[in-house]
Amino acid sequence: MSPTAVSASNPIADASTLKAQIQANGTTTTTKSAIDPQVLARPNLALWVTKDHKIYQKEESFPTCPPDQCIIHVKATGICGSEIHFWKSGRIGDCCVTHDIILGHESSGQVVQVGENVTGFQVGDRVSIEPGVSCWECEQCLRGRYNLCPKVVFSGTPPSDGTMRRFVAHPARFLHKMPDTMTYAVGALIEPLSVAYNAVIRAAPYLGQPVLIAGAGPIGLAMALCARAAGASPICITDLEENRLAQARSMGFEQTLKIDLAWDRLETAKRVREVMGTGCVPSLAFECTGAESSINSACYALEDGGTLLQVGCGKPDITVPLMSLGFREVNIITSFRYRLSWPVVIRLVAAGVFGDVTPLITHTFPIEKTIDAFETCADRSKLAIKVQIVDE
Ligand SMILES: NC(=O)c1ccc[n+]([C@@H]2O[C@H](COP(=O)([O-])OP(=O)(O)OC[C@H]3O[C@@H](n4cnc5c(N)ncnc54)[C@H](O)[C@@H]3O)[C@@H](O)[C@H]2O)c1
Ligand SMILES: OC[C@H](O)C(O)[C@@H](O)CO
Repeated sequence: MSPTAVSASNPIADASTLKAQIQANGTTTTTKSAIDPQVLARPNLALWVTKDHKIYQKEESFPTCPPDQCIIHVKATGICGSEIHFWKSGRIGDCCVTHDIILGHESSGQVVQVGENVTGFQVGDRVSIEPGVSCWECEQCLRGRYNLCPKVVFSGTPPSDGTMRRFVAHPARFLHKMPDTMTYAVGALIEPLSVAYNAVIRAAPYLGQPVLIAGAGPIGLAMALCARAAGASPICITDLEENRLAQARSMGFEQTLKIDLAWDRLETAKRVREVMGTGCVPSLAFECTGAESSINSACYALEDGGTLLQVGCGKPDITVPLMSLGFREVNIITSFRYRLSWPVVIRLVAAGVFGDVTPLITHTFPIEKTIDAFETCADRSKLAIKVQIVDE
């Protein structure tokens, strides 16, 4: 079906049925700019993953709008490595795909309907979606560490459905307006940049601090942009893949090291220090691979008294030289998702503080080609970094 074709199963085929739908949902709407009824009539294509490692696209009905939520026409969504894990392995750690769910948590879009209790949003607003909907009642939420909420409903993470669909309802509290100058593609990068921002806030690099970034995937590269903006210098980036390091260099990170897995951790650590330059030893490492060998190498590359900031996710049990780290007073800090990051990251991106973030996006597919987008993302020979799905 063409993107603009009217679907028989979509109840919103023109402006009058939209009005009827809104009334039926018990919601009100304020019109900032009218949404083209042809757009609302498009099929609500969603990308599903099954517990037996299949992905498929299926049209679902137009969402109803709960009173505290808005309906978003999703205009851009990035594919995250975690989605490839849910597809190929059916799990990340203890989080398992037990039934078919809709994937997606890196999205931006336009408000097309506003719930009756919502203030501060209008139809037509351009928003970036914060995917972790926390309860705001538990101890962690009340303390402000809402990324640790045990009852969080995280888009596209089992058992919750995600944003990889044309139209999705999302709580207004977790929608963030984007400036008119920000494209939807960049609005969908606020999520991975928020992961990096949270890690930078946790580690607090100082001006001129030598930093190692292990892994040049989307998270490692976002990390590099954030660490540089926070003053880290020099920055050495490692990866197994030359194309990812070439991307890092094209973004201005000249000190890169292609890792050979035949090197032991001491050899890798020595080479990291060599690449950083004379007299420069990393005192902070952002580990963005989750690979045991990379974590170990980072531990040995760090100067005594340094800090390992673990961002990458890997096996549930990973061996690190804890006693050796203890004798050297090396700190280990973890960082999980993000909190209170969207407004500031949107502001920093809009102000150009990170430089150009768009080189992170290497491939773009229309929503109808979402399966192709996933296959491209999973196939390392395609040299993708961030693959996005868009719907104009
Ligand atoms: N802490 C969080 O909140 C959070 C949020 C999002 C993602 N993550 C995790 O961050 C990690 C990075 O995400 P991504 O999307 O960039 O993944 P990715 O798989 O695209 O990138 C990881 C990179 O690490 C490289 N790599 C693997 N083993 C290596 C080694 N031994 N030495 C050097 N490089 C090595 C790979 O070649 C790849 O380029 C993943 O583990 C992901 O699960 C964590
Ligand atoms: O950026 C957020 C991460 O991708 C998620 O935590 C994911 O790994 C599982 O939900």
